[in-house]
Amino acid sequence: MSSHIKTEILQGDLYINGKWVSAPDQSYFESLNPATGELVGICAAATTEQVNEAVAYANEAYSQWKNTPIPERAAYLTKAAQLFEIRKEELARVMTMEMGKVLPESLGEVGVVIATAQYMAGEGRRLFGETVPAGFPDRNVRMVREPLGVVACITPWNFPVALGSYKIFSALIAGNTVVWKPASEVALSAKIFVEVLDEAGFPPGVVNLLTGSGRTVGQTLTEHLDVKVISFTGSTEVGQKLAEMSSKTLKRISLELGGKNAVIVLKDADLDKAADGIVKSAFTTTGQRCTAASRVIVERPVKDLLVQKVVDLTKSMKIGNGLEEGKQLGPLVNEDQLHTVEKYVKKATEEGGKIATGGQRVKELGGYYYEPTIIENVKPNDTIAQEEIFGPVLAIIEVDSYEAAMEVNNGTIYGLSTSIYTESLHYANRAAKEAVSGLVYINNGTSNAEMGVAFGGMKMSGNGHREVSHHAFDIMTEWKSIYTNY
Ligand SMILES: NC(=O)c1ccc[n+]([C@@H]2O[C@H](COP(=O)([O-])OP(=O)(O)OC[C@H]3O[C@@H](n4cnc5c(N)ncnc54)[C@H](O)[C@@H]3O)[C@@H](O)[C@H]2O)c1
Repeated sequence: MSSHIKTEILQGDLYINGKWVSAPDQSYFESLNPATGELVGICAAATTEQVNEAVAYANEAYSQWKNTPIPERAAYLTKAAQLFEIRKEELARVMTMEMGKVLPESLGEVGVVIATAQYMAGEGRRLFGETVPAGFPDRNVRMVREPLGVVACITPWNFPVALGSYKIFSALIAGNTVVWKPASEVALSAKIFVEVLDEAGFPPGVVNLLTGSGRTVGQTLTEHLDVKVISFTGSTEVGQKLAEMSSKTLKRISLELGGKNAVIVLKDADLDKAADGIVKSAFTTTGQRCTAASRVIVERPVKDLLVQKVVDLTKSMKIGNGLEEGKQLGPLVNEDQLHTVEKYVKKATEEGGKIATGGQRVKELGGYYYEPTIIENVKPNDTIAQEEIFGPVLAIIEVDSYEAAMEVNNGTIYGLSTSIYTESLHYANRAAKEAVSGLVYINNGTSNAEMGVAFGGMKMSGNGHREVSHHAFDIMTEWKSIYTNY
């Protein structure tokens, strides 16, 4: 392994009812650095009993927390935002060590956590109800938003803390209590996140952290009668399982799932801007983003020139350990993900794809590095044009018209993000209307969410819920209608 940046071995415990507790049978799993193979630390694997205990404490804490005035709840979030600022560098470094994204990206992610805490602290003041004209004399009718109870947040490894912050802060400001199950790959990042919340002084039981196996922790939470909401971000496959399991208790489930996002490039587009947007959205986070561009759908007359520009930019990217300055592309998260990428690239060439650049592991770096890869001659129904790869692999598909491009764009099971590059107002507006995806970008890559703007996907990319904005309260609250005869 090439880069040996020495660190102390960290330990992650569970956080239940305001206390750090170890796994009772001392069962700890390892967190490994995908850039070096070194041990970053060890983390407690929660037992079923501990999951039940955490839910019981969260349920107990709920009766107080839901009656805590919103400005007071907001004050805890504001305090947390200040404390995250102090631990920003430390948290970002641990994220980079655990899952490989380059340090500037990790720092940016902690920035998102801070912005989310501040945003939700403010948004709490706007948890408005409605008054409705009454149908009878001497009566008023109003509707109020009420919290639901214990919210279980289950998150993936690719955004170790930002996705937790979307869920946890919207749940808390609305008056719910939280049990968080982060992905095992990033359990130590989650631990630091919760240490900050602990220091911010949230009352015991309001926030709980359970690390460990998705099967044990995730399943127990999903089937638990006292868990009222499952807020999940992850793969479509696991999301489907959770939806099935949670149906037994009829709990609310919010699913943010996979994507197969495309950049459409029409022949009138500014190709330099398009190439820049494509490379950034295809290879940032080593392609391991739900909104990563994994298909380019380009009009035939500009295909060669566009591919040339995209390949040139891709070849200039600096691959390496994300803790080293100037690196733009880190390793894949683990060996499984590396093998998945290798398998897809092989399949693509078997199906007729032609590698324009990349297509190999970066063996000399050790770690789980894979070259950013561009594959031409891809047909719309080829495997790499249909399935989510979650790695630095971009398929180029040629078409003869805007209409054909949109048909290809919409021709997958996913519907998270669509981008189009064009100078035409006509086609830009048609794309905004015709793309079946929760996010549409015009003259911008596929991956660029802003605070306060609803985030989520259509079709198999989600089940219709939206995070980040005030629409998150449609997940975290339910309506109560009150009739008063006076
Ligand atoms: N739409 C979005 O907002 C968004 C954002 C980021 C990532 N993602 C998706 O996440 C996926 C990558 O992340 P991942 O590999 O961590 O996803 P994953 O679905 O494998 O795991 C997500 C979480 O679910 C847990 N889990 C796994 N199996 C479980 C089970 N049987 N029961 C309960 N919980 C279980 C995991 O431990 C983890 O915490 C990609 O598909 C990506 O598109 C979506």
